[in-house]
Amino acid sequence: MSASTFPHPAGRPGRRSGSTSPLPEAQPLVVRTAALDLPDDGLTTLVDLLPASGLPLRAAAGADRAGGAPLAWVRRGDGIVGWGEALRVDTRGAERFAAAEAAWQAVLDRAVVRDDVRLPGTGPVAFGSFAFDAESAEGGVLVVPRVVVGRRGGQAWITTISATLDAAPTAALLDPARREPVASPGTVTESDGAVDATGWPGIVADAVARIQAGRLEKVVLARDVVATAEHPLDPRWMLRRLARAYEATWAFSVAGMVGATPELLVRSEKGLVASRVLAGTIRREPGMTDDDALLRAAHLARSSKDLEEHEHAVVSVARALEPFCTSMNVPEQPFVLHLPNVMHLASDVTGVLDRAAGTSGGTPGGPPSSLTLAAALHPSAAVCGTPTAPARELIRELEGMDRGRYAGPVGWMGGDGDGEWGIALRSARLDDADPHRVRLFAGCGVVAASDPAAELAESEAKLVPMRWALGS
Ligand SMILES: C=C(O[C@H]1C=CC=C(C(=O)O)[C@@H]1O)C(=O)O
Repeated sequence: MSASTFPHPAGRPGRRSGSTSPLPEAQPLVVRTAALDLPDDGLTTLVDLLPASGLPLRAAAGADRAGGAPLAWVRRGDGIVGWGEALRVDTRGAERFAAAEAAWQAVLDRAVVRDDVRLPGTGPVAFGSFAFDAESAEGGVLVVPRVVVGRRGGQAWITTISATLDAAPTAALLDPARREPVASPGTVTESDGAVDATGWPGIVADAVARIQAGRLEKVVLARDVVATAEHPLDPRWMLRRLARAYEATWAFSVAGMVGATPELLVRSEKGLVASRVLAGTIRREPGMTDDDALLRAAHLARSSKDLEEHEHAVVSVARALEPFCTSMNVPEQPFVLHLPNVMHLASDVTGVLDRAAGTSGGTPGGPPSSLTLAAALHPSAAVCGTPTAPARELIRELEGMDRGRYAGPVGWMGGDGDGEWGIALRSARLDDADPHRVRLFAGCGVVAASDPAAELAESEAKLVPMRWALGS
């Protein structure tokens, strides 16, 4: 296990201590949440408040205080956004979830909290993003912002998190004069990722042959594309476009991962747990009429190849959740989720959490946190395969790339352990070294009946949201 925390007390923004100690002896974090009168500007109400792009060279009014990349987890105008870094935890390897959880718990143990709103997402909040593969160079990241603004239904709030009492949670922190203008990426060009589009169907064909030979039942193979923008990339630009166009998804930005995922790995809230499982896809062409879309949806709902892909994913989620629940509801039939670019077979699995199924300080007992649940569910067969271990091995062997945090859990967690974790799909990784570059990802479930050319076309359809996000 390795974890390092990087405290940024007020007045020393942006400097990493580089300490590898699990937790520094630090002052307690002071967390204060107050109700906020937030005018409703629709789907982008929250993301429009983000003050800065996070690009290091573009300090503007308020950006010096904001620091760090924009943080967001929003859907249909609700959710949370955050900025600044009160604390950052970087973890690595197979213990990346447990190490992050332990670090978060240690922060909470010494936090001083005043929460006048008491809703999911108020009080202490950490945003997180974790690598798909334990062997990835990326590991996991938890970021505790300095400022969080949230909205749920008609109720909005603001939270400040700081080692001091200097930042009061008031609307003054949202002064538009503190915001850098949101910048367009300008012209965007694309180049091949690890494997070019002509080579990828051959990899899929190889996987189909292994499945037909009985080595495994399903594997999810992904590819990446590199996009280079004329101007430095501003995650807020992408978030706004995604939040508007992909309403049914969770638009996110966490430590350089930006996307709009339709797949919820797990939400835990007051003893209830839910997971939206997706697998099985049909494309939706631009300009397609609603009648044509319904015909396609009907085709998807009857496709034995897609139903098989879906069944694997549902079974993997249900099995992983079962030990944490006293009761569960696993739908017998999927429904069809309509998105602007694709339609998916979808199942909403729900359950009642066993209040003694978690661990507290390493000993059994207490409800499991949302991050514990996400770690147990990851990797589901929606992004890895069945059985899990051979599928992961095949991904390592065939894909020819490090997925990084694509297809890993992304989301947030509160002080009570409740939270929401999606799977980082329809997403991109901003290049830490070059603000003009970004890697876009898409993957497809492969079973014995898969057609490599059709999977390539499906992967193109799954790249549409991030290409749209980079558009103007
Ligand atoms: C792996 C991805 O999608 C997964 C989620 C929904 C449908 C999928 C499919 O039909 O293949 C994939 O399992 C991706 O978008 O990169």
